[in-house]
Amino acid sequence: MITVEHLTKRYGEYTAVDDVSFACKPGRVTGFLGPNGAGKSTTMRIIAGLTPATAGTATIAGVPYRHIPNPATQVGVLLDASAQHAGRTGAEILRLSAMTMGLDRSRIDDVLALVSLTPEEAGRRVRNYSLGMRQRLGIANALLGNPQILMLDEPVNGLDPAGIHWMRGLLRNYADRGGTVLLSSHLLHEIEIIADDLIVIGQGRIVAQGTKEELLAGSGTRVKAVDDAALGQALAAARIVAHPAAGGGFHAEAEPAVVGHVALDARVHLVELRPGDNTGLEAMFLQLTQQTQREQPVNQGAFR
Ligand SMILES: Nc1ncnc2c1ncn2[C@@H]1O[C@H](COP(=O)(O)OP(=O)(O)OP(=O)(O)O)[C@@H](O)[C@H]1O
Repeated sequence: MITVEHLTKRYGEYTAVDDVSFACKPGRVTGFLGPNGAGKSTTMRIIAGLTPATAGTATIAGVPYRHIPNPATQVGVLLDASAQHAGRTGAEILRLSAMTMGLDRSRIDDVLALVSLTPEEAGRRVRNYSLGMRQRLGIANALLGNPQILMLDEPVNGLDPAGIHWMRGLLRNYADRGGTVLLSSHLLHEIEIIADDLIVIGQGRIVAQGTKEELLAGSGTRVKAVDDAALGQALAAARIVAHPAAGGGFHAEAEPAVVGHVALDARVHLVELRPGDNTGLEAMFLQLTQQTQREQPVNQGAFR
């Protein structure tokens, strides 16, 4: 279990992490989502004992990372897949880690097989690895000590669709066997598929957290009518915020049952009524981080 309580990190006047609290539970994959610069890496670096917190605590099974004896056998960490020594081969990197942890060399073959790196690939120098291969090597390194907890910063970065599918299977299996997984990403769709629990962060602050089902329950409704204008009026009269959707109809900010009821009362003939799953987490993510997004809505006029 990873427990973060009232964690704050300031760099001079700048607050990178602002009173952040969450817990990652065994058997669950927790997704840590946020736009660039939101504070994900900083939080993970504090958990891994690499950056001191200004205030608050981060513990693993109740103990700060730096106080865990042989920590890599308790927590597997991948913070920056490109940080590995480029002149060494993948196998050399794993051998060094195994020696540091006091592990049997046979474990190296096990983890290489787990991440689907062939012996030939493991024999190549890391400078010749693709980004996806570096991620796989980083995950192999994190898994080497057979830890109960995995913490991965942007692990799907650089993986192709097959690689993402593989990663999903690996993490699911790991959590199903009782492991705790914390992974960060700004790739919303991948997190939506992989994670059980979600923590959404923007400008250092948590803006939402809960199970994926809880958070997606608020993802609104896709609704379309024979007469969209009449539907729009009915929704407006019921004070339901509705955005015109591509292909006609609306994305309404209310549950399908509520939207359906409004349409029925107004005798509007619907042709589509379903949870807003198309936009899913992305709509929630954009909505929740609206105030904290670096990007402002594009002003179309700027391109004319
Ligand atoms: N050593 C440092 N000194 C000053 N500011 C820092 C330092 N490290 C991080 N920051 C700032 O803290 C903020 C959070 O950075 P962080 O890397 O944690 O974000 P992130 O959510 O991981 O972003 P990304 O998705 O882009 O990796 C950023 O504004 C960053 O510039």
